[in-house]
Amino acid sequence: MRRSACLIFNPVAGQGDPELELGQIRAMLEPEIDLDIYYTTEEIDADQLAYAAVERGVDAIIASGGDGTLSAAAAAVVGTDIPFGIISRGTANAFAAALGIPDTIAVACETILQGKTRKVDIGYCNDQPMVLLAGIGFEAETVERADRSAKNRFGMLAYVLAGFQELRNFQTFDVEIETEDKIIKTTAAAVTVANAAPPTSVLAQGPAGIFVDDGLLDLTIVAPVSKAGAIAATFHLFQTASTGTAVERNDIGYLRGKQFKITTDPPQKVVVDGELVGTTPIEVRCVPAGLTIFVPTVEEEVLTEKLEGLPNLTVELKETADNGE
Ligand SMILES: Nc1ncnc2c1ncn2[C@@H]1O[C@H](COP(=O)(O)OP(=O)(O)OP(=O)(O)O)[C@@H](O)[C@H]1O
Repeated sequence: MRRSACLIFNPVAGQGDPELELGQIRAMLEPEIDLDIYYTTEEIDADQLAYAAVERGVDAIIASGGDGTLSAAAAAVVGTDIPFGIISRGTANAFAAALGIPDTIAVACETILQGKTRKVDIGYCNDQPMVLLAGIGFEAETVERADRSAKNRFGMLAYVLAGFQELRNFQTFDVEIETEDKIIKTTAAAVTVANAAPPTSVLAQGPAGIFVDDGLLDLTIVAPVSKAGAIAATFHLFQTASTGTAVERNDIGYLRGKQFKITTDPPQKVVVDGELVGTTPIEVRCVPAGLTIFVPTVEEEVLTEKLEGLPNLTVELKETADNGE
């Protein structure tokens, strides 16, 4: 039987020529898959189109655009078993990088044509689906700076430039992190909760690896006390991310868990999958195997927890703790 799919296409994502790109996608997929194509508009987002496609009972949903489009469309298929195809055409393409999906149109289409699927975890941040990560503090401020016109002019460099500008406003905040069995308090410049993260999301790279099918979220606390410390900590994270090792600096901590409740003083901006969504407090939880995607497999490793050395750290064991899980 011939396959069919709903293709959700953002015509303004990234810096390429959308007509050419759609032509390439159709030329590759249509010989084998009947495509029902929908464009996102300024008013109609990818999630609306994807929810409507789920209602119609489509066989598969393929989303093509930047991380915002992919993440929004993915939200609609959570818990449905409808396979989700990813064709990245954005600026950062963190979504594809984190899930190990090739970010060229040709190879992404090839992945969908091969038809191999796997289940991955999905997070919820205050009831909003989150495929990649929630960033509090530094990352959120950086994303806000790298606006559409900056991305059009500078592409990926817009995020790097925004990061450097943001360092000038270096600020820390008090944070309280409640897990299933602990309450952790410290002072931080950035707190990141990742379901999946590409190596370029350096602020998420405390642990030696972030796995998208382990049923757990990885939380990284970056807590430098000065701009120089922030640069050194970021560089260390960049290095450990490239080599796949865990961090060793006192101003970086990490832990894993199924859910985290995070409060900050003062309230901080929050970015979920690259889009600004509001401010703290947030509650983030993991839904194991909530999403079925067309993707190659990713290896799994065992991770540990490291909190010692963080400034003003208190860790209080909760009386109701269920350590046995
Ligand atoms: N036809 C359209 N015209 C104008 N804006 C659109 C249209 N379709 C989608 N959008 C907007 O595009 C944004 C999503 O962009 P997306 O994340 O796909 O691309 P990007 O910004 O190039 O990529 P990245 O997030 O990787 O930088 C949403 O804010 C959405 O409202």
